[in-house]
Amino acid sequence: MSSVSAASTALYGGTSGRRVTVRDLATAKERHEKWPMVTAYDAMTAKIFDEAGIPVLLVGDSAAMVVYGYDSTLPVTVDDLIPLTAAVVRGSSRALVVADLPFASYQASPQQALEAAARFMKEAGAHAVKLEGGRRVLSQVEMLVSAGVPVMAHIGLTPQSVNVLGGYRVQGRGQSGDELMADAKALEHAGAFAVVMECVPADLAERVTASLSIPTIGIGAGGGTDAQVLVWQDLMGLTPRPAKFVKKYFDLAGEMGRAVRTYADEVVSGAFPAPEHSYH
Ligand SMILES: Nc1nc(=O)c2c([nH]1)NC[C@@H]1CN(c3ccc(C(=O)N[C@@H](CCC(=O)O)C(=O)O)cc3)CN21
Ligand SMILES: CC(C)C(=O)C(=O)O
Ligand SMILES: [Mg+2]
Repeated sequence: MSSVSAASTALYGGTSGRRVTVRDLATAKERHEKWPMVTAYDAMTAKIFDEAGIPVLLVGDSAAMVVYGYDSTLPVTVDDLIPLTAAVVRGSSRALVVADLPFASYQASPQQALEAAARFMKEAGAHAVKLEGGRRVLSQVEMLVSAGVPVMAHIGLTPQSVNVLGGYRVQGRGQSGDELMADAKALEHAGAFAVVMECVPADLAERVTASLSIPTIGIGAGGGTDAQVLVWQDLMGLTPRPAKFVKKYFDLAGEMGRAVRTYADEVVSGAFPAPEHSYH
């Protein structure tokens, strides 16, 4: 585990070679160990995050926006996401790989949810699935759990409902905080192994975290959750206008722009390729 940074825990960088399991995540909560999750959509970035000790990789339906160039997550399909998920599984060896069930692949019925989850597990090797919604998707969560599929829930800002929510905005302020708390408890009772809370007030996320025995994963939910998740293009500085909850850890867009301009200049000037890049 030499490539893992100093702040290592039993979970973050610590399962000595084998894949992280949902049971490891439950244990981490008991130990009050915080852990990081990032998205991944291809084998090479998955390998980098895996070797850095990230215990959970999410193949998000955010691929619709950051991979496929749509302006919402709605257009992406199971067929679009399966090859990306398979690549992330192939690129990783330690991380638990969670596949996001895309819009309209699970809402219709528990049977539809199991069919979609089964495709991610059989065709891509995903270890768990994530779906959006609270009490309205309980029958789906129960079906998946009874079939042996670990389910990560996702409440608060649920981007697949952007046309009902009226935009990507904070959820759970005031009265609706009680609804969010009730959703979280119902999802835990239905057997979800973790719950993502997106764009909710920090104090609410902290109260939900204290009320649940399963891990909570925050994105724009403050520092009181058990784990955090970010879209990797956001934290690496590839996203043009990231949300307020994003911290930019690198200027990848700037660095890549500089590098490709230098390459282009050297092709034009004849400086590249040099003799050492040529076969003799
Ligand atoms: N690159 C990327 N990162 C994400 O985190 C992400 C996606 N894509 N696609 C799917 C959803 C959409 N998400 C978003 C997108 C935008 C905001 C945003 O700009 N929010 C405003 C607050 C608006 C308000 O509350 O009025 C912000 O300024 O933070 C939030 C979440 C999160 N998810
Ligand atoms: C931002 C995370 C939670 C997500 O659902 C996604 O990347 O699709
Ligand atoms: Mg998603």
